[in-house]
Amino acid sequence: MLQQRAEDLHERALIGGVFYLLSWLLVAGYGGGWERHPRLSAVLVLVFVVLGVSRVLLRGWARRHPEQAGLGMRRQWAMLLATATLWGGISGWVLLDPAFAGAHLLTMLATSALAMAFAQIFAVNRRIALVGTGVLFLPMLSIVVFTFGQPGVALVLLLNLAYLVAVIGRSHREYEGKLVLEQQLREQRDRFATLSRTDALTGLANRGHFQQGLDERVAAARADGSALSVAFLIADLDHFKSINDRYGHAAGDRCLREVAALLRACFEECDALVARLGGEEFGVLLAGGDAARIAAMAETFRARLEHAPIRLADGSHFEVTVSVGLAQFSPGTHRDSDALYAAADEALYRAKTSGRNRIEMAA
Ligand SMILES: Nc1nc2c(ncn2[C@@H]2O[C@H](COP(=O)(O)OP(=O)(O)OP(=O)(O)O)[C@@H](O)[C@H]2O)c(=O)[nH]1
Repeated sequence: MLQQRAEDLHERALIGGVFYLLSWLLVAGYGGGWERHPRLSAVLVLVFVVLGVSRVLLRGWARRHPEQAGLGMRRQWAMLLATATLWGGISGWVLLDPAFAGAHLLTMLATSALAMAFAQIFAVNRRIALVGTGVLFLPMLSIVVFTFGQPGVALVLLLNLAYLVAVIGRSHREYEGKLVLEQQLREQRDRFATLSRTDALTGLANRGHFQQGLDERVAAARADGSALSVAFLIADLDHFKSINDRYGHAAGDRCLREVAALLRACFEECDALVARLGGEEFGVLLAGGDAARIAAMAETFRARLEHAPIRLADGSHFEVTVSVGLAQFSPGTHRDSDALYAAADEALYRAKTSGRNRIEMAA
């Protein structure tokens, strides 16, 4: 949220400096400033250029240092307030100096326009917008009220000021609303992204996400066969249909969730991708070439499941066993991820046909 605010502020501050510079060039030109105060006029041009360029440079710095969003924002606000204060001072000087009479109307119009822009654009921070608008507008207003003695103009300016305050309030609320909405959209997008990768029953990765991981890891292993190795195991519960038939579908679901939790516990320390591939079939994708260690982990899983009965709410329980097919990626043997999948599947088939509740390695 802070970074978003910082980005918005730097974006909004980007071109405003040009208008201060143009306003001063017009006021100095039409008010004879260049003839009477050539040096000061030139210095003011230089200061507005420096302030305007600094805004742009600050935006670049903020992009390179997103971790310092708060500092970047403070600097940008300081720059903006310095510019507004400078213009407030210039407008006071010009309006009080009769020699600038030819540029008085122009100064008032420019000041009103700059104050309106400040109020609208920088209402992202209500307090600073009020201060900035105030330092821009109040010198002109007080001179018109106390020096010019033009009650009609003063009244219009007062109305203008009230309008600016209302604009700041409204723009601020709109901006905050927009930020909240954007945040909600981001959260929703992340939630949908997670859901699209997750199996609803077990909370494991789903088949689509698993397949993507398998494709990527096999491609990486093919590209750099010596550094990376991929092991893939398929675990399929034995006679799961009979569990559903005997204890009911809800008990079957509970069993699937417990198997998922056990799989996660057995493989969590090795950065494995654990997924439910469908029905009562699970997949585990592991990095690492130590086949014996991976087989030992699979054996631990198999044995723990065998000795951990699934307990039901009514106090009854049942045992479930698992058959596992394990395949180790080898660039010479497996053309792609489908070939590795087929190898693990073939090993699983052997585990099933040779009695179940066992682990078979692919040839
Ligand atoms: N409770 C529950 N059952 C499911 C779910 N998905 C699939 N099944 C059931 O899983 C069973 C799978 O049966 P089979 O493919 O015959 O496999 P099996 O009975 O485990 O036999 P083997 O794999 O040969 O040992 C079917 O009865 C499906 O209805 C699920 O999400 N929840």
